[in-house]
Amino acid sequence: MSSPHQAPVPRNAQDDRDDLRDDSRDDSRTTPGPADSTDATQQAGLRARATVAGGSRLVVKVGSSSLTDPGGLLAVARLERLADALAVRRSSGTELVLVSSGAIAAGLGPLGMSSRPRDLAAQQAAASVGQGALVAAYSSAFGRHGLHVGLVLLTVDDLIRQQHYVNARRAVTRLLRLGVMPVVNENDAVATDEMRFGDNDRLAALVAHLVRADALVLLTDVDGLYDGPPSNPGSRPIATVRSPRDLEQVNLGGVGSRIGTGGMVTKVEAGRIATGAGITTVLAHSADVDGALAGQEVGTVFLPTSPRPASRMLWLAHASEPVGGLVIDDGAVRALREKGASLLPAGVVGVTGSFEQGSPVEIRDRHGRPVARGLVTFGSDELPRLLGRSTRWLGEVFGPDHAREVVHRDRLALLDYGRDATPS
Ligand SMILES: Nc1ncnc2c1ncn2[C@@H]1O[C@H](COP(=O)(O)OP(=O)(O)O)[C@@H](O)[C@H]1O
Ligand SMILES: N[C@@H](CCC(=O)OP(=O)(O)O)C(=O)O
Repeated sequence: MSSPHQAPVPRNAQDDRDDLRDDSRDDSRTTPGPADSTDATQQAGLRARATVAGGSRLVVKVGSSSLTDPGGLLAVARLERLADALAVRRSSGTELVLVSSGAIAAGLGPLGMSSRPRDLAAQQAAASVGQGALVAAYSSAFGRHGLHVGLVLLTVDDLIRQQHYVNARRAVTRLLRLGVMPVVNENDAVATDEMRFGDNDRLAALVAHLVRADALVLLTDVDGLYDGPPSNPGSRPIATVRSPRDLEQVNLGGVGSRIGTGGMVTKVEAGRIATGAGITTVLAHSADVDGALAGQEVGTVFLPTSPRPASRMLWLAHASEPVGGLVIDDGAVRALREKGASLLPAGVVGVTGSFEQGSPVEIRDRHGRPVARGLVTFGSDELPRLLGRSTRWLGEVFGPDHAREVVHRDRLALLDYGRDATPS
C-alpha cells in the first residue's frame, strides 16, 4: 500500500509492477496536489475508498490502452492479470460488472491496420473483429477461475429509451445473479457518429448508475489524475477530488494514449456523472487493480457529491452532446422546472442547429441560459412551422401525428439553472 498522499510516478501500460518502485523517479511528483492538503480530505478519501473495499456491487472499467499492445493485438498477459484480480474479488461474494474497451484496438492487428481508423465504417469493422477476440480472451481468462462471461453490447439507445433501459438492467442483473461475469462494451459495430459514447468512461458511469453499483473503478494507463499532463515533470498527483471545484485548475488538455479515446477529460466527466449519482469513483493504473479494489491509496478517488438521483435521464444531463438547441419562453421555463411538464410547441420561440427527430438538444431560455436537455420529437426542418402553436391547432392542421409535445418530460433532464436565473 502506498503511503498517504503519495501517488506513484506516471508510467505507461507496458510497465510492470516493479517499475512502480523505481528510485529514479522525480521527487516533485510525490508532492501532494492541490486538492490533497488537509487531513480531513484524506480521511474523507479513505472513507470513500472503504466503499470500494466493502462494496457488494462494483463496476470496473478498463481502457483500450491497458488491454492491447501498440501493434493492435490483445495483451493477453495483462488481460489475464485483470481477470485474476476480478475473479479473486468475485470469489469473496462481490458482484462485478466489467466495462471493457478494446474492441476497435484489438481489431487493428488482424485487419492489418496500423492505427485507429478515422472513418466510421472502418471503426465498425475493426470493432466487429476485435470484439470477438476480446470476448474469447476474457472467456478463457475467467474460465481459468470457473467463471462464465456474458457479453452485453449496449447502444446509446439502450440507456435512453425506457424499455431498453429496463431491459438492459434486467439482463445485467440476471447475469450477476447467475454468477456470470458481465462484460459490457458499446455496440461499436452499429454505433453511428451522432449516437455513440465513443469512449467507454461515460458509458461505465452510466452502467454504474444502471446497476446501482456501490462504486466505480476506472482502470487506465496512468496512475491517477495529475494537475497537468503527466508527461510534464512539474505535474503533481491528485489523491482526492472532493467536488468538481477541485478540478478547476487541473489541466486535462493532454491527449490520451494513441489507442484510447477521450483521454483524461472523459474520465473526469465519468467521475462527475458517477459521484453526482452518489457513486464513489476511483481512477487508477490497471496494474494497481488489486490495490484499487482493496481500498488502498492508489490513484485518485472522487468523492460522492450528492445522494443518488433516480432519473434514468442522468445521461442526458451529463453525457450527451446536444446536436442542436431550442429557445423557450419564460412560461415554458416555469412549466418545465416547476411543474415537471413536457415542452409543448407553444413555448418554443427558436430553433438552432440542424437535427433529426430523436436527437439530443439543449433547451435554453431567451437569455441563452441552459434549462434542460431532451430528446426532441421533431426534426429541425419541421419545427419552425410548429412553433408557438397549440397542440390542438397542430393536430387539426397537420394531423394527429403532430399534436405532440416537442420534448416529452420522460425524455428530458433539467440542468442546474441557478438561483439568479429564475424567469420573471
Ligand atoms: N491531467 C492529467 N492527468 C492524468 N492523465 C492525463 C491528464 N491529461 C491527460 N492525460 C492522459 O490521459 C491518458 C488516459 O486516457 P486514454 O488514453 O483515453 O486511456 P484509456 O484507454 O485507458 O481510456 C493518459 O495516458 C494520460 O497521458
Ligand atoms: N467501445 C470502444 C471504446 C473505445 C475506446 O478507445 O475507449 P477507451 O480506451 O476507454 O478510451 C472499443 O471497445 O474499442
